[in-house]
Amino acid sequence: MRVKNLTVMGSGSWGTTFAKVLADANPEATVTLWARRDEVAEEIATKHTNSGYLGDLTLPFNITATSDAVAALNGAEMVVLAVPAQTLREQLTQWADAIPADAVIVSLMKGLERGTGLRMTQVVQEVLGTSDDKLVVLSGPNLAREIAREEPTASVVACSVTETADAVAQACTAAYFRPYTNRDVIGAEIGGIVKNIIALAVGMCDGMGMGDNTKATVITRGLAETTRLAVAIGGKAETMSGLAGMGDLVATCASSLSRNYTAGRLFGQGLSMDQVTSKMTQVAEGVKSCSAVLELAHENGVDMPIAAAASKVLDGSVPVIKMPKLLLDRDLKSEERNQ
Ligand SMILES: NC(=O)C1=CN([C@@H]2O[C@H](COP(=O)(O)OP(=O)(O)OC[C@H]3O[C@@H](n4cnc5c(N)ncnc54)[C@H](O)[C@@H]3O)[C@@H](O)[C@H]2O)C=CC1
Ligand SMILES: O=C(CO)COP(=O)(O)O
Repeated sequence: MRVKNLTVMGSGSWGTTFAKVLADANPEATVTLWARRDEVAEEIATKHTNSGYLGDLTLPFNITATSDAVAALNGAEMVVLAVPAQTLREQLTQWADAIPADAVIVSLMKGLERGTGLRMTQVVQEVLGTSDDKLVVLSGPNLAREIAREEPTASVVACSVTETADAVAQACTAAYFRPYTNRDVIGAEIGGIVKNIIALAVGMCDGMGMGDNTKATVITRGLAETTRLAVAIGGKAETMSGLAGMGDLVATCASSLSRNYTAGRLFGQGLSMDQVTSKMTQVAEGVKSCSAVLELAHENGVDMPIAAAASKVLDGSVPVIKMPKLLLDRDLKSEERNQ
């Protein structure tokens, strides 16, 4: 995709880092970042830093920033969405008239809407009426800070229409960032949503002092329940073995850079929801998506014991110390046929 105007809505950790990827991939293009706060837009536009999220990292000079959403969206050929999942509907409703009708919409978000159980691309379709050929998900093992440092990373660009996926992949290929295409939008989104919840559960176990056997067990069985959900709602099992499934799950569950893993650790150390929330300055999507994921699973007859156990810790109905018992006191099952 030969693009001149790319816009990223959301100047947090990932929005800013992905703007850098786009700017590095398209040195001739202008990448416009929309920031909610005037001072963040001002800092990015004048100092080429976003110190609140990325320290002293200097951003490419073809990134510009504004807190005026209409100005940010003017003439955009590609609109990248990078706000917390639960705020997307409200934001999009405000932006709808300013989003060019022919723009490709790319979602970076890894949350499920509470109350509706909709994935982010479904929210986009409801609010903007975007057709499938213009709707893309980018998801994978993409810890923003590592990509900002230009450490080699791969990701998945998913769109049901191959040509669009190819074009977006082209537009975000940088020396340190390699996208693979996939037509499985549902699988790519579910992989990103559920791994946050599994990372919360792994963090809880780590916070309680458990070791690597426990971690490997929760990761592996977490992937099994993620796959069950993805397949039940129309995603592909193969996607779960790829970057947007296993890849992201491993990166998130292994990394202290992950906000979900970190929040889980704090719960594991016995902190309450209020105490954890007060320590978090960035979004940990799994905390809010967990109940919505369980509702979606229930509607589709899918068993998700790890997410269910994490949810009980999150809502305070079970003390974290009792979580392992919830996972172990279950009927024995065969590992075959992904039960
Ligand atoms: N940080 C990462 O490494 C990655 C994050 N993601 C996903 O990208 C999405 C965005 O994450 P981050 O940029 O990391 O989050 P963040 O917490 O760093 O930044 C969120 C951005 O949204 C803005 N925001 C906060 N509340 C808002 C509201 N009520 N209305 C509008 N804007 C609001 C903030 O000002 C900030 O600019 C999430 O869904 C996350 O799961 C995906 C891959 C990697
Ligand atoms: O999605 C991510 C890595 O791929 C980032 O994970 P956290 O949101 O838990 O930081």
